[in-house]
Amino acid sequence: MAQTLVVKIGTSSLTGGKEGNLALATIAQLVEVLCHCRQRGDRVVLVSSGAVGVGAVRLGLTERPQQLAQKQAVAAVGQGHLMRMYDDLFSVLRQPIAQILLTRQNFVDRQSYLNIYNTFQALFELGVIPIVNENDTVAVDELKFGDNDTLSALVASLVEADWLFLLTDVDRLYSADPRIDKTAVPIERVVSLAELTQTIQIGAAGSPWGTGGMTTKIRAAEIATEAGVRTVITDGRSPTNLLKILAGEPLGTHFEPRPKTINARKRWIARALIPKGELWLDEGAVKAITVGGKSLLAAGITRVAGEFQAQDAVKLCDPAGTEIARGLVNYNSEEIRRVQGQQSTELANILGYAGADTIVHRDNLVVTL
Ligand SMILES: Nc1ncnc2c1ncn2[C@@H]1O[C@H](COP(=O)(O)OP(=O)(O)O)[C@@H](O)[C@H]1O
Ligand SMILES: N[C@@H](CCC(=O)OP(=O)(O)O)C(=O)O
Repeated sequence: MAQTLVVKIGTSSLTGGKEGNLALATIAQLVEVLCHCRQRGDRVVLVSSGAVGVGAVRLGLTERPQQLAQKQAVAAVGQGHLMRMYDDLFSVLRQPIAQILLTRQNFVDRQSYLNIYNTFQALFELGVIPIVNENDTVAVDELKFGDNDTLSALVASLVEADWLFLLTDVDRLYSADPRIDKTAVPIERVVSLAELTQTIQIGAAGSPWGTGGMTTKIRAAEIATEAGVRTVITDGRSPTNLLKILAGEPLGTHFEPRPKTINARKRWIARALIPKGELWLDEGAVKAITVGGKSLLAAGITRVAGEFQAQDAVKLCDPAGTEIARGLVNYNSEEIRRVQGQQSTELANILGYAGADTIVHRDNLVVTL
């Protein structure tokens, strides 16, 4: 049966050697594998890093640029170069590709989020392989994914993929960074991410060009598996592994998909939006939301942190400050400070106008525990 595959390849797999030149053989093999999947009917998205790394090599830089403006300039050089190479290789196999450059803001804005969804669907129907990267040249620091692991997970959730492959320069996740700890134990299957993060050590990026190391890959696995996407971390230097994994071979680290309990809009609220503040709740409100599936009322709010507007996303926290849910607020932060702890019947009196009875309606509320 045709499946939807999102494949993310990191800079560490795209480049090789001391000079950081493009790993042509690896990339060519990946192109062949993706074309093969496409030809048998799968929908394929490639999320490719490398704009900064490739741009730096093109410009003869020996280190990853640190300043934002420099990174943006170098990415602008590298992205074009990268796409030219992909187009050349995919064209040999007569496979059309498309470039999709996204920013964090594109995911926050509901209309543009839906537009991106429609564009992906149209490209799939045309038989095109979209190649996605962050639009590094325009993204500002506060509104950056910063790493393509997270971007690829949000894309996988958006297109409701069956698989997300995170191709990197290690064959799988280990109990500790295998470059540093030679006793590190390989992990083949992850059912509970909460248990995993308590038992393993996650080190930084393996190469000076990689960005997030395993931390961002595990966060990506969390977003994707919650959306019902099976996620696999595997070695990018052997792209044929992808086909072997799809055929059932036990390669890489598999993160089991969780049952899809929330709809696409709620996934957008929980993962694509950036929370602008926090509402701390008393025990009664926590129970009403997590067990009772109820809306959040003003009476259960004990503290309001941050400044935000009505319809912004906020975190809902238990009395210890731990996030338990996210939701869209019906009032701004200043109004909620005035009504916190009060009965809903008092809201209109206090605020001077009749608004919603709830602070966060259950249709706009997602438990994230
Ligand atoms: N627990 C771990 N298991 C495996 N690799 C780890 C772990 N902790 C840190 N790493 C490092 O993460 C690196 C991969 O991340 P990164 O360099 O960001 O790659 P990419 O460019 O593919 O995103 C590996 O080379 C490895 O050294
Ligand atoms: N958008 C950046 C990618 C950042 C990134 O996530 O890199 P990597 O850790 O190598 O996947 C670029 O194209 O250089």
